[in-house]
Amino acid sequence: MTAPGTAPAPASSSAAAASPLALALRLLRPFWRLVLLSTLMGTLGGIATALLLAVINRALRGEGDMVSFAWAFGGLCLAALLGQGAAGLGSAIVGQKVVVAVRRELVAHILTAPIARLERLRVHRLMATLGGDVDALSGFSLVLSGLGVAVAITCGCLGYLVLLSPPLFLVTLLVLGLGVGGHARMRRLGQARFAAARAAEDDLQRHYRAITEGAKELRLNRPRRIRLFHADLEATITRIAKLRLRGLGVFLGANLFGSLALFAVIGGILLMTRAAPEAIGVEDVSGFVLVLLFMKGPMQQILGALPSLGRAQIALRRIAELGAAGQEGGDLPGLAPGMGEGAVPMPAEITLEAVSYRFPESAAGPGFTLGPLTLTLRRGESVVITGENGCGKTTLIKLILGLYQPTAGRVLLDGRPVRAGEWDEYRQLFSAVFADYHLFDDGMAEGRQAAEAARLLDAFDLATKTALKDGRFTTTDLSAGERKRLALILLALEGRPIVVFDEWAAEQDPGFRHRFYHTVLPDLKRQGRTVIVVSHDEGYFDCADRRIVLKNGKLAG
Ligand SMILES: Nc1ncnc2c1ncn2[C@@H]1O[C@H](COP(=O)(O)OP(=O)(O)OP(=O)(O)O)[C@@H](O)[C@H]1O
Repeated sequence: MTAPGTAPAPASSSAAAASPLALALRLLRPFWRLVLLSTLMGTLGGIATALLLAVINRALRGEGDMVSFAWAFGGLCLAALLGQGAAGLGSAIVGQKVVVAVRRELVAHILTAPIARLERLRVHRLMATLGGDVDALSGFSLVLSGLGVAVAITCGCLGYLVLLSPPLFLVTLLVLGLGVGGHARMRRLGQARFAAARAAEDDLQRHYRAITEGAKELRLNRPRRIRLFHADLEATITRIAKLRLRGLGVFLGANLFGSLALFAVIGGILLMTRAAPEAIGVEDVSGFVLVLLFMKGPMQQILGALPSLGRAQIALRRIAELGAAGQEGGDLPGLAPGMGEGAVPMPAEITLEAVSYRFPESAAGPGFTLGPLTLTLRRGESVVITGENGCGKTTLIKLILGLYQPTAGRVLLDGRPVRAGEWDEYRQLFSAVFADYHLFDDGMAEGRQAAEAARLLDAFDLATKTALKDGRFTTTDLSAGERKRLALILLALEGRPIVVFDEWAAEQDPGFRHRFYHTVLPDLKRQGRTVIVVSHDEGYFDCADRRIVLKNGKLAG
């Protein structure tokens, strides 16, 4: 381990994404060459399409000879297809690369964001972003290629219209401008419906968690099951569908309005031609109408892609919000391959100096403050932390473990304060089995560690249930007490200098409970490790060197 203070990760621009636009630009920046190339190819395709229309128009007027028409037609067809194809492929690649970058970055954010922030965000909201928002972005990336080509063709056509007749172009621009303005207003309405539907997705994820994690309880409690099904799930699902439908309806109306503007231009120009045939050449008008009708396809493609763009914008906002969770030390701190594999030196002591930690009062609860308190944990000692339910024991160990950073006071490692950017290094000193622990079954080395694992499995009556094979346990489908014993074995194998148990013995039968306090803890201590145990087992408090009693968030006695 590098000593705290010497290994802060570099500061990063990705630490906090400010807005969806900033996020989109940042995501596109690494692929700017490809973006530029597809834009150029799209422009080439658009210009070739416009020229193709000019050639067709000339041919319809009977201008030019057959041979030059055939060459120009063939060459421009090829250029248009090539440009469109290359632009489509380029934007499809960029789209997928962006989705990969977003997925990677989101996962990295979750792995590195402060625990307190993740606890506030709640799992169901994280899942909604990891699933729905990334899917929305992915969906948009699929229409992106067609959209790019459609924009290029539309621009090429508009360019040709200017050449064909500047006055008619101005009229077209005016009417289309009105159409676009009206469309934008309606689109905002549709966007608001999509945003409301997205907010309801968070609720849906919460209900999904309830039906999967609470499956057993729901089988037992019919009224709750019926309530969850009808009042929560069905209602939320229907609400989302209604909001989406209303959003899509508005978008559809907006698109029809856009098409109406195009028809209005065509109708208006034809009427003007009839009214003043001498002022506007009939051939110009037929060319104009031909181009406008041709433009309708790409324009509708653009309008059709807007709902998808709308959802992607909302998704980007959510992703940016999650990104703003902040990290503890820069660009993907603590995620570089090979990091943290070295031996971790043992500190002589860790001191919490006048620390406090505050859960602010909120709609969800009255708030709670731990501390201010001062305590020192020394190398090789065993400490039991005890106190009534809700007095702050788990909060205290989260502070000791560096999972929460104190709202006031300092944590000192051998007398030196742990500074911002050093917490991830600091946390590598510890192994812990939390009350709500997750059992990871992999990452075991073979050889000496395998022999030690076999010995421990035997000692904890698990040798007949599971075994270490290819660096992971063959099964973790065990009883609650057995799983917790396996978690203890993993902790022992990790070899970290400080080990923390949050009410480990709660599920164990008297025999294992006795063995935990009288054999496991002394063994860990003999290895020179510091042992911290959160416990309500009064009969075993004497097994530890020292007892820390908490009362209402303060040290008692
Ligand atoms: N994430 C949180 N947000 C807001 N308040 C919290 C949060 N976690 C805990 N609290 C509050 O902080 C107080 C202390 O909680 P903590 O889990 O540290 O208690 P504890 O002593 O470990 O309790 P127990 O013996 O029941 O495990 C509780 O009153 C709880 O309501």
